[in-house]
Amino acid sequence: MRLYRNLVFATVDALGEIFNEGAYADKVIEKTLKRDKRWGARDRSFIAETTYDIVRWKRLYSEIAEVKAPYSRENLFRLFAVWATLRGIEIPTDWKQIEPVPTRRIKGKFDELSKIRKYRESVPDWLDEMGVQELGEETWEKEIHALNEQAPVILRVNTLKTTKEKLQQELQKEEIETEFLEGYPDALQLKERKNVFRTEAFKNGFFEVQDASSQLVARFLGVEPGMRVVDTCAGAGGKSLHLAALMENKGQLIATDIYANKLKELKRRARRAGAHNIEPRVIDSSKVVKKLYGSADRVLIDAPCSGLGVLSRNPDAKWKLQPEFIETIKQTQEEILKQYSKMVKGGGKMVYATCSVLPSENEAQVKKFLASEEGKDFSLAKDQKILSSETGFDGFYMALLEKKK
Ligand SMILES: C[S@@+](CC[C@H](N)C(=O)[O-])C[C@H]1O[C@@H](n2cnc3c(N)ncnc32)[C@H](O)[C@@H]1O
Repeated sequence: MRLYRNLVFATVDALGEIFNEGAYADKVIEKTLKRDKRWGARDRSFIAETTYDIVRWKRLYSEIAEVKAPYSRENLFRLFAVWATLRGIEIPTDWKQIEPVPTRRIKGKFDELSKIRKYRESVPDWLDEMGVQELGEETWEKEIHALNEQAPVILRVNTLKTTKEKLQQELQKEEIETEFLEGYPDALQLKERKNVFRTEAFKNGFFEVQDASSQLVARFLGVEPGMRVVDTCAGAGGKSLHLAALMENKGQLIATDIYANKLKELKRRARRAGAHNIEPRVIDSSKVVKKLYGSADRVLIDAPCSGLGVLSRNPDAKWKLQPEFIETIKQTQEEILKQYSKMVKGGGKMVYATCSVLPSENEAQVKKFLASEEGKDFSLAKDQKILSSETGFDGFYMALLEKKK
């Protein structure tokens, strides 16, 4: 692989913003890619993938390069040199920003540090300890390894507008090859990474990008056309759009969230998808929730969580997450379950889901809810724990709870 100076410099600039200014990797990359209109698809993917890679391996590479935060520009170039060396990529010797690369020392340190999990898998001490405590040594080891793999690109066909077969053909015309995924009725997996957002098929609302595990959640709720459904933590609407498609645009789908800007994005996506039965409502007071008590056939709680199941797509969460945040979010989950479950009518059903692999955010929350006053009329119909190490997709959890008639 030949390295291009301007692409490497852009990558190093992006890393500086992410590591030193606490900026979000996806936002920084989005901004960086706009810097030069002449960059083609390969250039853009070099910047995005290299930045994500170095973010993912930040601890390991910092240890190898013997550098620490805040990272000077020189040190960021050192991290880049580690990335390149471990991939067998040569750095041109006339690049004066990068000092001569000690190839043998880098490889030697890599071998030595790879014996210790927290370095090998590049995670903070607290996270490694929490992972072992929650999942046990063996499962955590496999899970964090899988979560460090680059996530595949999965599409969810929008059945309000097309079919999986037709979408596959449409994408083929735009030189995007896909395959079906057994066990995921609405999914198409890209055979090769490409920017799908520029396709006509996307502009026409024929698909959304949505991980395969996440695509199982809406189906778990067992919605039917004509029902009254509440998606309580709808965000920008990934699952609302899927629910609307499963409801064939018939019935009422109320999508709530505490953030108006997320619901605004949901509206935009719903328009593109041709989803007409979604009614966004901002939760700006407890009245909004109370008004819905006892009224829904189905309620989805896609709860805010640690996001530890989606580290493959969001590696900088390893550095931004704090154990205190996880404790606080667990309290929110408990509270949300108690309050929003009141929206379910007698005989109705509810799904509690997270994109976390920690039992304390998943099974333990459901157990606690069922033992509480608010949960006394509910029973657990089924639950599913999805590990990235077992499926190759995001880590998720979902529980289907039924309310007495
Ligand atoms: C896991 S995300 C939802 C993702 C979304 N359902 C999707 O499929 O794209 C959790 C969402 O819960 C929202 N949230 C956080 N606290 C909340 C609360 N108390 N009530 C409702 N929503 C909340 C967050 O703003 C966030 O959008």
